[in-house]
Amino acid sequence: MFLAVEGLTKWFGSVKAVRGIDFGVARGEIVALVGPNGAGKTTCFNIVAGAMRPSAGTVRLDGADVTGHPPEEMAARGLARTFQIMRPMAGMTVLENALIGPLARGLSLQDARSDARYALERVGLAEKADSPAGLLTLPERKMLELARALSTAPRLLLLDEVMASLRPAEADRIVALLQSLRAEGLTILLIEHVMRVVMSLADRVVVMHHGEKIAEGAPAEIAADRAVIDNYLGRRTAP
Ligand SMILES: Nc1ncnc2c1ncn2[C@@H]1O[C@H](COP(=O)(O)OP(=O)(O)OP(=O)(O)O)[C@@H](O)[C@H]1O
Repeated sequence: MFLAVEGLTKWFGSVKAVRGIDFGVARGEIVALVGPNGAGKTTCFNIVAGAMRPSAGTVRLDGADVTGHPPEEMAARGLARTFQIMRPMAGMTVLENALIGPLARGLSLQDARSDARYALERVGLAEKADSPAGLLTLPERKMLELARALSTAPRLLLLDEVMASLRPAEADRIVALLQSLRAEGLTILLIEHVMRVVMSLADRVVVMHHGEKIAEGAPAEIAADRAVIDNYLGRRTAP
């Protein structure tokens, strides 16, 4: 597994938010982490990205034990993430926003510009490169958030609910982009509530509930799993 998480556990005071979770993502695979609010998905992301230390358990990336290593090191090892709450620098241009990551990696301005422009092209924002980021529409802000992640040429991309609030056609554009990135070898772990997207995009789905993994399998298996339907899908699709 390119990313392997074992026995991951996180206490917040007396709250056990993540309870000994195991999961992995193979190179070039797309794995979706699903589950109701408060299941522990974002906490797992934060730990994998180095933003938070686990109370117990290990995170391995490309064979190396990276448990508790800081976000800068995880980024240097090829991890990039998007955030649920996007905060583009509104007063800066789209291109300047996309330059932050490559410059932080220590690239020269010329190389950083070329990586940033490439990332903007991939997400279809090249024509807006010189517009202030504050003027972007919501779907465009999502694309900029993706471009910011892609601008560092990651090997592992963590996506936190990128499809939220998008219309189906806009979500489909992101699905197509992620599929082409995966075809080029990118490994993707995503938290996603939009089941239509999970079903069409994920190779494998990991279902969390109350900090535990309650199911794991191909999307079709998960959709037919009684425990998942009772704990999650059933509730979400109920009138
Ligand atoms: N920094 C924190 N301090 C205290 N409790 C926290 C903290 N972060 C998360 N929690 C708690 O841990 C549990 C898991 O939260 P987490 O955000 O990981 O869930 P989630 O599955 O990502 O939910 P959502 O879909 O709403 O983002 C919740 O009970 C939450 O209240």
